[in-house]
Amino acid sequence: MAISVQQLGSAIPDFYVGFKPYVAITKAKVVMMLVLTAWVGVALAPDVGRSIGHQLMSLLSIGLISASAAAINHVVDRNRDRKMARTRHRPLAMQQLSVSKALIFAVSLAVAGTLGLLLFSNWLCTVLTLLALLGYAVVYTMFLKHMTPQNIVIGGLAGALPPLLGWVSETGALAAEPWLLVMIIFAWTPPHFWALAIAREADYARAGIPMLPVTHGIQFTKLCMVVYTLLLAVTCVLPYLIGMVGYAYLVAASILNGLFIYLIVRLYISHTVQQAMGVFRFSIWYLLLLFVSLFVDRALV
Ligand code: HEM
Ligand SMILES: CC(C)=CCC/C(C)=C/CC/C(C)=C/COP(=O)(O)OP(=O)(O)O
Repeated sequence: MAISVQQLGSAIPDFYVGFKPYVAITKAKVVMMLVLTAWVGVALAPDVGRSIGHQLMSLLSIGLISASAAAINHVVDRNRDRKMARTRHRPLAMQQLSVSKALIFAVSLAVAGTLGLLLFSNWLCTVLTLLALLGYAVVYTMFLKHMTPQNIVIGGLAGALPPLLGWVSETGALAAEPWLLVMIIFAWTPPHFWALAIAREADYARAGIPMLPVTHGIQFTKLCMVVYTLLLAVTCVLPYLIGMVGYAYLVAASILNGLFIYLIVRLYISHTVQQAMGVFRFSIWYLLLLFVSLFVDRALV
């Protein structure tokens, strides 16, 4: 059957409109950042002679499994998302996408990612990546998030794992070095998220989610952010101290940590929540630039 140009023209936007909710539930920007941190794990691992094709397929697979975890998070949280201004427009909260379609999509992503890792990487990387999926989609989303204000500290481990996943995708074995990068993201997560939670405290309180600003107040949360940011700055020096990276990284990390500490201390003493969203946005640039500096540093060696 012949398809006219007009029919084809109207089918493309229809296809795009139909696909948009699926893209939205993958938390694509977060997944891109996760893949970047995994890529740094690949770049810093010892050269074992793997092809670029295998490396890229491994990273794509880690991205697919992360996107699957994000999609499951949207399914599990759909009712709570409806109660929060920030999340009420999400496809599952708005019932633009059915639970069954979202689940089929999430399982397809996870299966594709698992096969990709088994084919192009190794079983240890596959198991660890699936554990990260379970850590985020099940342990954090289904339990911790609704049980304890330490939810994001403990659950943060899943999101911090990609540098280790990238390293293991290369070598097939665990090592101390990538754990330092995991520790950096682990210490970064509380100031990253609590900045947003301070700005959206009323939203979380309305949805009955026990985030730290809701249960322990904004000033105590800011104090915890100061502590984690100082811990983050110390952790950032460790890769340099063990000779894993060089001066270029150290200079970039020092500037970024100086700025982060300045912004967090300013937020702490301001007694307002106005600057919280600024800190949240900075935290994303911080992680992006820190991990890019690891690449640059490696390229200079
Ligand atoms: C338990 C750990 C984490 C929590 C609770 C958390 C929470 C959040 C929240 C609530 C947002 C706002 C999303 C929105 O506006 O709808 C966000 C944004 C973001 N997060 Fe996190 N995050 C965590 C870990 C991470 C990790 C490990 C990374 C990357 C390595 C990351 C990267 C990002 C990025 C890039 C954004 C901006 C997304 C955008 O602009 O669409 N987050 N995070
Ligand atoms: C395989 C692997 C590496 C898995 C990690 C998966 C992943 C997507 C981690 C990101 C963490 C994140 C965005 C948490 C926010 O969840 P939230 O429910 O608190 O935020 P929300 O209210 O915006 O949904």
